[in-house]
Amino acid sequence: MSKTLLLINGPNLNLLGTREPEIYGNTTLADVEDAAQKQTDDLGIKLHTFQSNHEGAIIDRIHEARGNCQFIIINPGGLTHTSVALRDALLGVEIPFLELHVSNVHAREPWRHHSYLSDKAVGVICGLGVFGYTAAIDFVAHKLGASKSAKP
Ligand SMILES: O=C1C[C@@](O)(C(=O)O)C[C@@H](O)[C@@H]1O
Repeated sequence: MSKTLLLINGPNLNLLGTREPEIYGNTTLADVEDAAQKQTDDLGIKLHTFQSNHEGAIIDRIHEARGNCQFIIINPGGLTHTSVALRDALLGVEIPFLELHVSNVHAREPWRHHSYLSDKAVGVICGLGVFGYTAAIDFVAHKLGASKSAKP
C-alpha cells in the first residue's frame, strides 16, 4: 500500500524565516518543504505540501485528502486558537493528524495555550523550531511502518 502524507501550513507560515525570526527562526518554508521532500523520499512516503492563508482553502484541501492520504501534519498557525471549522474538517475526513508549532505556544501569550485541535490530534509537537517538522515526519514514518530502505 502506498503511504501518503499531507503537510499543511496555515496562515502566515509563508513568511517563515522572515517573520519574527526571534520566535520562528531564519529557516524559510521552502527550506522546510525541501527537507521534508528529501526525508519522505528516503522513507518511501509520498508527500503533498500545502500552504494557505485562507481557512476555507485549507478546509477544502483537507476534504480532498479524504480516502487518499494516511496522515496529516498540520501547523495551523493562528487558526489553532480560533477555528472550530478546521477541527470539524480534520474530524470529518477521519485522517489521523499531528499538530505542530514551531514556537512553544505554552510559553507565550495565554490565549495561545488553547488549541481547538490538540485533544483530537495523535500528538502535538511545539517549541522545537523547524526541527519539529523532521521529528513529525519521523514519527509518521514509524506509525505507517515506513523505513529508510523503503522505495516509493
Ligand atoms: O502563526 C502561528 C505559528 C504557530 O503555529 C507556530 O508555529 O509556532 C503558533 C501560533 O500561535 C501562531 O499564530
